[in-house]
Amino acid sequence: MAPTKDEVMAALGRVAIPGRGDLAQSGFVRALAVAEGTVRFVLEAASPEEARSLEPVRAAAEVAVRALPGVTGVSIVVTAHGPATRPSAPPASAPPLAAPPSLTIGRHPTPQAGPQRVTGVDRILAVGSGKGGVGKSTVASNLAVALAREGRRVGLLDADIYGPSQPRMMGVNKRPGSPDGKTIEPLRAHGVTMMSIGLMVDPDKAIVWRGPMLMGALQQLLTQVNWGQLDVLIVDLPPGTGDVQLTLCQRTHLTGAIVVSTPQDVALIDARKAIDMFRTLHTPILGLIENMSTFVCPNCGHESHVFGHGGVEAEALKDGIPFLGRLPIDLQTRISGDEGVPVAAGDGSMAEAWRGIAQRLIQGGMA
Ligand SMILES: Nc1ncnc2c1ncn2[C@@H]1O[C@H](COP(=O)(O)OP(=O)(O)OP(=O)(O)O)[C@@H](O)[C@H]1O
Repeated sequence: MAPTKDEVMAALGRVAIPGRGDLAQSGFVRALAVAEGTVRFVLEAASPEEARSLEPVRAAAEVAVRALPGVTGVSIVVTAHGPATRPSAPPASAPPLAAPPSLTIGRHPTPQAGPQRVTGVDRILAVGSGKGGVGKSTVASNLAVALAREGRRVGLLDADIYGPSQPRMMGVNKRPGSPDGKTIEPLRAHGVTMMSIGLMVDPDKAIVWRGPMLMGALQQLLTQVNWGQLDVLIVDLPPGTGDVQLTLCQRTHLTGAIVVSTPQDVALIDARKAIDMFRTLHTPILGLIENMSTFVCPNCGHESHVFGHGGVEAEALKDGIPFLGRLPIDLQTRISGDEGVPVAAGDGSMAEAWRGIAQRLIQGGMA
């Protein structure tokens, strides 16, 4: 099984930085993500010189993380604040830096007075999770489609900059156009207006941007995309509590956040951190969703609680947060997501479950 982020951080705690203690507590580590055995993070240095001096630390960190059980791949990128000059010959082991995408997405943020509204958009709902892989993007796409089927004007912004999955889940792969070279025309799928950073960059290249670039890209996706008139814009956040979440909560008038978790303890621990982050940033938490809560064998009907049972509802009760519903592990949900037609777009019990959650949000005035 892949290691948890805490286990990765513990390994990084064993990597010494001469004169500065260890890597875990150095403050260099940003955007740590573990997905299907691959560990990715950024070492963000204060200057290009410092970034170059971190190369031996990067190499040692790679060895330490690769030694963890369950790790199949490691990607560590060193970036710097300030104008970085590329070394003339990057080390062979260094992953390539992503070229800034065209259409001017990926720039530093422009100053703004305070949290702003997105023109034409009545409500913005962020869908977040503490841990990766718990089904946050699945929830965002199905919720968007279910709300659109209820007659709402819905937008879906895939802000999961490090792992944009909405193009695949919504079945779109066309590059958005920009007739005037300033605004970006979003795409439409299953009744939803959508935009993803994944549509603007080479899908086979990892996006390697440091904090300010991420913030600038998010700001552009909110303000430069021609969203039109929307009742609700759903924002699929990256997992965790990083720069994108901070930027969205602090710079945008959010209606609130929905937090997705599985009932598993390691997921709940991280979900609590996400809840705590939204509270600290004064973003209302509109509800928790328990995903992968149970598995019913299609052959014998036996029900198993693969990731535990009831943990998310208990957490919601304890924290006084609405519990929006639980969704089982469902083969059709996975297949539909992979095929680009969210299960909420079809018929059957899962589409019904999504309809129920969508109606609850509409009745509550949240969508
Ligand atoms: N209820 C479910 N039943 C079956 N498969 C599911 C369910 N929810 C999500 N999945 C599958 O699990 C995988 C991970 O889901 P998803 O990409 O939505 O998670 P995530 O939390 O957004 O991940 P990431 O952290 O990478 O952004 C996908 O293949 C998805 O189809």
